[in-house]
Amino acid sequence: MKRRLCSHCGEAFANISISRKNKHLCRCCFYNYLEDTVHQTIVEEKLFQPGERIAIGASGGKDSTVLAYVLKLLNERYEYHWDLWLLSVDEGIHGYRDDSLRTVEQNRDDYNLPLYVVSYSELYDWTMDQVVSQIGRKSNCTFCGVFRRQALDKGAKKIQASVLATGHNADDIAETILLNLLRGDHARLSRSNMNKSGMSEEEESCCSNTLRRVKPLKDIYEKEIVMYAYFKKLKYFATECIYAPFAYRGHAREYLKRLERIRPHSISDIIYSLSCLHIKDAEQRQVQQQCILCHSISSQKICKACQLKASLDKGQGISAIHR
Ligand SMILES: Nc1ncnc2c1ncn2[C@@H]1O[C@H](COP(=O)(O)OP(=O)(O)OP(=O)(O)O)[C@@H](O)[C@H]1O
Repeated sequence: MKRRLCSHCGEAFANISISRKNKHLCRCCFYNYLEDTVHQTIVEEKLFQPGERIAIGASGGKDSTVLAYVLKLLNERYEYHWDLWLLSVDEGIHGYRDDSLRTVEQNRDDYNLPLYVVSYSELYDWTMDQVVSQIGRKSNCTFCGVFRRQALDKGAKKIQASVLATGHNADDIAETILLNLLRGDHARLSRSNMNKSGMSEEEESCCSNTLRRVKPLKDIYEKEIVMYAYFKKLKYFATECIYAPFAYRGHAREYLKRLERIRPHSISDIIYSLSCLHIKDAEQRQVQQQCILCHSISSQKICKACQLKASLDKGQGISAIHR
């Protein structure tokens, strides 16, 4: 079969096609494309200030590994003097997170970045293995998601980072939009593609220690991240969480992958559709405040993590999900 030339430089053979952009790129032009796209997101959406401390949510997976690599590269290329840290959450999942943390430690050494680890056992007195032994394998992702979000906040505050960057990519965002649509969760739907905290200026000043959350890979597809990591020979941990196959999110992911195979614009179109929607009552969402128990940002007096922990402590974890 005749090989195509790169549609950008026209000199080398193409190694990857970016179907939604109708481009076929060689390795070198693909590296530039991905790095420039991430840089453009950072600049256009003003994600970071020069010199600030940035916590990178590092799970050892492909997304956060590529994120750490690209942020370090852009930092050096544009001399932003960002103070980059790797921040990992140890959920206490034996045979999964303990192995992926080894990969993060490897990244710490390879990229010469400091690493800080927070664990569920130290924050909540519960590991995910213990949570699953109480509530079973169904719905345990609800606990893990709530705890992780807060653990990342607490870890970032501990290292005095002003912003938390996570490796969420375009596929993840489209998947979340789809999931919130399927669940009829209009409040979350309106926040599905938000970069930054999503709070009003008044709320941000009331919660003075608010951490900004950003997604610099939001315009990059999962396939592109995998190819970038593969071409660059980055070391990442590829195994899925042992409890994930039971999550409802998995069905949305599979559906989206099927749609994208049939029509390679599906992911970007879902994200675009959300940006065009006016979601009724979205403005009437609850005002953010500080949890009276742990002082985390919350829409209720007692935050979701404290509520879930209390239900586990009482041995009533399952009923907490139904509530
Ligand atoms: N245990 C963790 N510690 C630190 N950050 C995490 C952890 N789990 C998830 N994150 C952050 O949240 C992002 C999205 O997490 P998700 O669970 O969707 O994993 P993913 O899409 O497989 O990403 P990755 O390939 O980086 O694991 C990750 O890219 C990472 O930045």
